Amino acid sequence: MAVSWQPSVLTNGRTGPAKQVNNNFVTSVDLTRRQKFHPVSIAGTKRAFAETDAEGGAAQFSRQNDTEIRASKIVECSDEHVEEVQPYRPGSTPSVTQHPLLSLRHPSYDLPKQLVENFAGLGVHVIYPWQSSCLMRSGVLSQAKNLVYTAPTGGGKSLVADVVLLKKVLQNPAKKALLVLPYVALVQEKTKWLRRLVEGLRREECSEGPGMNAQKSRSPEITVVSFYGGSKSKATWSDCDVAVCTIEKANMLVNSAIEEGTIGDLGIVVCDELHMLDDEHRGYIFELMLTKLMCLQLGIQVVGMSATLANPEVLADWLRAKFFVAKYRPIPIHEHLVYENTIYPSANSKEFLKTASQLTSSDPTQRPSQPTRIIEKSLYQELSNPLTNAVVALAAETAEQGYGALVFCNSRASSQAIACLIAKTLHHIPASAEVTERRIDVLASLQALPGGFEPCLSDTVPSGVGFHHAGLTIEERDIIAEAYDNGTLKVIVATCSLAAGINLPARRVILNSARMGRDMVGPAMLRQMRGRAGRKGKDEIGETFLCCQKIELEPVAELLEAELPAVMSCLTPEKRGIKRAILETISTRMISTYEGLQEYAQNSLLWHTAPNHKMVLDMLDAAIVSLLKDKLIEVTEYDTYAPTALGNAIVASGLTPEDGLFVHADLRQALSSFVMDSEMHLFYLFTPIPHQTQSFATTSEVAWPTFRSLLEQLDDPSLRALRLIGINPALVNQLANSGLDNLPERTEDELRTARIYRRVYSTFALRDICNETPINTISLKYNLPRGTIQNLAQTCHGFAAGMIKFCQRMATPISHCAPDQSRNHDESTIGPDAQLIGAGTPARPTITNSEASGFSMLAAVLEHMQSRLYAGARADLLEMAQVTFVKGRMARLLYENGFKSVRALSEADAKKDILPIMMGISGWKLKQIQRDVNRSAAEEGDAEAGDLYEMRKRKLEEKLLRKAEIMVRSAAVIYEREVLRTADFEE
Ligand SMILES: Nc1ncnc2c1ncn2[C@@H]1O[C@H](COP(=O)(O)OP(=O)(O)OP(=O)(O)O)[C@@H](O)[C@H]1O
Repeated sequence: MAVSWQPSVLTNGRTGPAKQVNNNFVTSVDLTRRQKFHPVSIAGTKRAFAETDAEGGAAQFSRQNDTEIRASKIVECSDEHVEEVQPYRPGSTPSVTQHPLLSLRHPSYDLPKQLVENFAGLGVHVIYPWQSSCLMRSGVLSQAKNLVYTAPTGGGKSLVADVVLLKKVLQNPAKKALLVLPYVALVQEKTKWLRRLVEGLRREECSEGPGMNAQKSRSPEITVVSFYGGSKSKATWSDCDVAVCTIEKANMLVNSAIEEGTIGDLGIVVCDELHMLDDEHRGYIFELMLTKLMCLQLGIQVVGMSATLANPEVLADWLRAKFFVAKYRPIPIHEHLVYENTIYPSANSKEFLKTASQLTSSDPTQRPSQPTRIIEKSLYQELSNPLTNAVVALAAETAEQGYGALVFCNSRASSQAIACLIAKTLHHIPASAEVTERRIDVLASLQALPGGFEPCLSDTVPSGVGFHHAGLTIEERDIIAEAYDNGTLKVIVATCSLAAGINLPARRVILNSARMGRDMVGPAMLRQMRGRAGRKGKDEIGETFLCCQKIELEPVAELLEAELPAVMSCLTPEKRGIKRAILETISTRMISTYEGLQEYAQNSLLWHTAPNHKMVLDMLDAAIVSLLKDKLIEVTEYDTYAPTALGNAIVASGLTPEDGLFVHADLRQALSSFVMDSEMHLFYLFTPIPHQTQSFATTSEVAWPTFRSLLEQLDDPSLRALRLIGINPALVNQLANSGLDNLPERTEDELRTARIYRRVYSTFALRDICNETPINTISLKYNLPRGTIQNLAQTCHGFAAGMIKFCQRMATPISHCAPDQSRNHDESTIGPDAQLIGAGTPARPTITNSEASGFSMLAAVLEHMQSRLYAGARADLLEMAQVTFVKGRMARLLYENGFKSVRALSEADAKKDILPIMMGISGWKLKQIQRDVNRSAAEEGDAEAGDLYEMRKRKLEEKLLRKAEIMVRSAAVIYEREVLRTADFEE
């Protein structure tokens, strides 16, 4: 269904007679004026049966048109079971007069006035008692004592870390801070927050200390920089005071600081979401990084926090930290179980378990606890399933009352379907003129996205509903999240990724079953989702509704009862092993002796959680032997361990040893026979190894018929390149005909072959991205969501940078320092009696000169390709693609319209020259607007459709003009910089 901007003719007796106003255009403003609409608190507010009866109840509604259905009413059961909801009362928090330490101005905190004012400006006037107690734990603020703490979601953990981190940076001007977060969205959000917090703050004067010279040349203001894969920021470690990073970037920064000898500049490392240590894919890098810091013993303060840590004491023991557990949640949450259209209270999981077992029990003496509210059954076909009916009714009720609801679904498809249903039920609810305008803006922003947008959003956004999942592009997700955050949208239906990745609070969190895909979510994820309910500053209470089917009652109850799993090391042999860890420490020259490596192992979480230490030492020995065998490390003439050029390149590029070896084989092959007359070989080298892209081209997602037709369309040189890489078109043809999904992956060789085929499949998509094919077209071609394609492009950015580093390192000869000359941190352990596994192993022949120069050439070629990858454009457009908003297709269109250089663009008139080109690109959007308007005019007999079209067209123009002006300004800046650079060069 397409968007209909005028909120269709009323069908509900409450707001106006159905279809009686034909030919009279009714705007949402008119509706808002007519309607008596008083938002009240939802929970604990009874709605009389009489009201429902007067309107005939849901059962009596008949369908008026396809766009509208009515959400079922939710009615109270009886007076005695009405849930008493105690809203948050600010008075219940102790005052500063009673507890002076609740003010950040208190001398014990010794914080600059400006920082305290900045906190107040962001809504923090008084801190919570637990925050104060945690900060006042001895040594936390003053003597760099490490700290591990937990508090419920929304409990205010970040404030404690912010205070400790900023105090460290402000009072130790030579020191830097690392703040590590697991998701890019969180990194971006936190960077913005910290930048606001440090406004107007200056580092204290200081004349001594390492790194001071570098610091002095910089401004005394605090610089906060974010680092994450795919970020286009050119900032470096030395430019910043606070680096906000993803886990991988943080580990790479620490590695290079150790290697360069600047690790002493690091004063504090804050790790948010510390429970991620448990995550086999990414979390184990947390452990590598923290183990190095523990081992270095340089007094770097480590602060770790999480809402879901079952064993904080173990982690505190490992990190030699104080630990603090807070249970405080400023906004109380009221939890409910919803089953068969009935809402039961479940104040805690025990009560839920009781309710659940009573509901499923065949024992008549087991009477279920009394429900509080009943959701009326629906006669609409779409709402016949009680689970869907409940979810839709609860979400619609929240939105109707003017609050925000977050609905979690188990899949992308179901989140879209549920969003459409909720939108249909909210279709008749008028929004204010201002909100309507804002929703128009949201749609215009979506329509202006170069990567296109999910058309289904046109159906939901006008009713104040959005959806959010990884199939959408980042830009779509950002627009939806922002619109929800500022109240333009009232409901977001999301997959679980939203709970972990973005900080969006809601009055109500509604779980449409507790599954992610087919599996039950884990207890930690469940907490994250439910913890989104009721945020300080936004809501007075929070409510969660876990809606489930009968067959799910028991597993859901078990899930709620389940203890959070203890956070364990991922360095065990069944998970990631210890090989990468050992290679990193040797490659960064942090450790070069066996004793040093043993000490490293003793500083790992693995050591603290392993059932016996001998097992860890055996693992260490096995890892050393394996690294020697793979020629990633070698034994030097001084009987120490040193990295080979390959080991060094692997660590510098952020790869695992296994991926590094895979990539190395490909690169060596490229060096020996590179297919120069096609770009396919280069694109392949830039394509991330399949498991890195996770969702793109995993085994099951290679569509062999598509693969075959892609091969058929290739020119000879490209096909030659692929054959050289290892692709056999006959095998692809065979797989396409057989309908089989997978290549066998039983042996090492089979694994490698399967990886190559999957990687080449992704290469085709990457080639399309670089050749300016619109993301929509690529998405259709591979039958994959646009978000997945975009994710591939982004992963490629990080991977490409890694490949370039890899080649550069392979081109740099490695020298082995004698023990007394090295910058090792373990010098003291090197002695004549030092035990050395693998001693006597012949050293790997050093890399030959011709190989080194080959890698150097490859690095240069890859660097050129990297710019194309960033720009998403062909080589002839690279210059233009430096300009803000000028990427891929836009660069091509400008070029074709005569703007062939940055200079030409800088001299353009945004309105006269650029806007028409942009409107040309947006032609399909105008057509879509016209279609929508025509359709609603036909349906509603709307005489003023022409005005509506003009209004939406004007909006689009305004938006595009703003973009065009930014483009011209950006081109002028780039051109000026270029002129200055040339002038410098000529002088
Ligand atoms: N003392 C305080 N006074 C007022 N608002 C506060 C206070 N402490 C924190 N907040 C606000 O409460 C909200 C939640 O805080 P925060 O993000 O730190 O929670 P959290 O414990 O880190 O939650 P999560 O586990 O979800 O990340 C934020 O908007 C924050 O600004």
